[in-house]
Amino acid sequence: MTMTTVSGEQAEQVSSSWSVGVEAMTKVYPGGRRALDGVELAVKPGTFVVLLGPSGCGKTTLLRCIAGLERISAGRVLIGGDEVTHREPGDRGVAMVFQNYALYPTKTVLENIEYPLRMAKVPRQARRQRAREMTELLRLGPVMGSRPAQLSGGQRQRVGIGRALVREPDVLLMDEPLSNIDAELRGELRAEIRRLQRRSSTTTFYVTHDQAEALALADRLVVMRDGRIEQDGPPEQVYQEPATRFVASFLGGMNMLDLTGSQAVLPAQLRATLAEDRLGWLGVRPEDLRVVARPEEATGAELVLHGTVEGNELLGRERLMHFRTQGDQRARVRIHADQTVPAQITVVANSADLHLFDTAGRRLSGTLPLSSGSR
Ligand SMILES: Nc1ncnc2c1ncn2[C@@H]1O[C@H](COP(=O)(O)OP(=O)(O)OP(=O)(O)O)[C@@H](O)[C@H]1O
Repeated sequence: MTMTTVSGEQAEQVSSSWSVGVEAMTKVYPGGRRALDGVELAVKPGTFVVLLGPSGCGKTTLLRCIAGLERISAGRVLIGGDEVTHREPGDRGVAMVFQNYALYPTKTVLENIEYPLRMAKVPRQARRQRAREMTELLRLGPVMGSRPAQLSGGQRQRVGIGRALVREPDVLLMDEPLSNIDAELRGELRAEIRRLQRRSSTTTFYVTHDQAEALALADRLVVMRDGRIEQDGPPEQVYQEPATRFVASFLGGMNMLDLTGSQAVLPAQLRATLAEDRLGWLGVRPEDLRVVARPEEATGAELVLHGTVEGNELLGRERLMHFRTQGDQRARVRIHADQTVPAQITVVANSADLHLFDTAGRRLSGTLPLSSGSR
């Protein structure tokens, strides 16, 4: 191992080139619930970070701790290179958008957006202009003079976003800002948030438990579980090379076949090259499996599963078929919605699309000789 000595000055440069630094952050709530457990993050300016994970994994807590709305039990928070661990929320250069953003009911859209600037004592002329620009940017021009009660849910949420952005914060924190908005508008607002963020280059943290939203928005995807970071990387990488069995199942619902009892399901070539005692799980995505009409057609395929169909879900153009393998394991395959399949099916996959995990659920990387270089 090579060691590099970093002088104090260099270390300073490294940390000040981050926009947000979270060091060994732990949060234990009164009563003993450990919501965060040693979280580490260093985020470059302008990055759109998505925090993804199941309910209760600590996403909101992490956001509130960065904002200073919760005191942390251990660790440090740095913003723009400065330690802000003990600073008040208002002195951290962060703005937060919540699920239900409270707007002033008696103020117009323009006045709502202008309000934070008024609080910050920005001169009247300048703050009017900035609020107007923000209103236009968010396509709220036509309703500028309306009051919140006259707006749709999506418009109200945009006013909330405008109010957070108008102060030009260094860091924008968003906690499931679109979860109360219907699907169609959500897609539109999602694109708008991304457009605004790119334009302003504001470092953004966005909490969601919606995997499609996470993949659509993230420059960097942080998957959390039980107060810890399970995987952190570009969304493509997290999707294509899930570091753990948990991430693989959570993001995209990968099938997981238990290999601890029998490894007969594995392609012989692969089985021969792996240390069998470490093998725990074989993962394959429903969209990487194909149904073959007759078992003979499976000859030469690298993974072959025979199973009994148990049910199906229509997804739109596609259908998710649930089946049970001969080894009595559950799996799903995606087919075209119009495709008909028999009750007894044979499904196949290429070895490039197989993911292996050890008995502890960690990815066995570099051990897929048949797929090297393809991922
Ligand atoms: N004020 C609090 N006091 C005690 N426990 C809390 C408090 N806030 C959150 N928790 C607990 O801490 C854990 C993490 O909660 P948090 O809200 O951060 O999760 P989350 O990932 O944002 O979940 P969700 O997606 O459901 O909002 C949960 O077990 C939760 O019950």
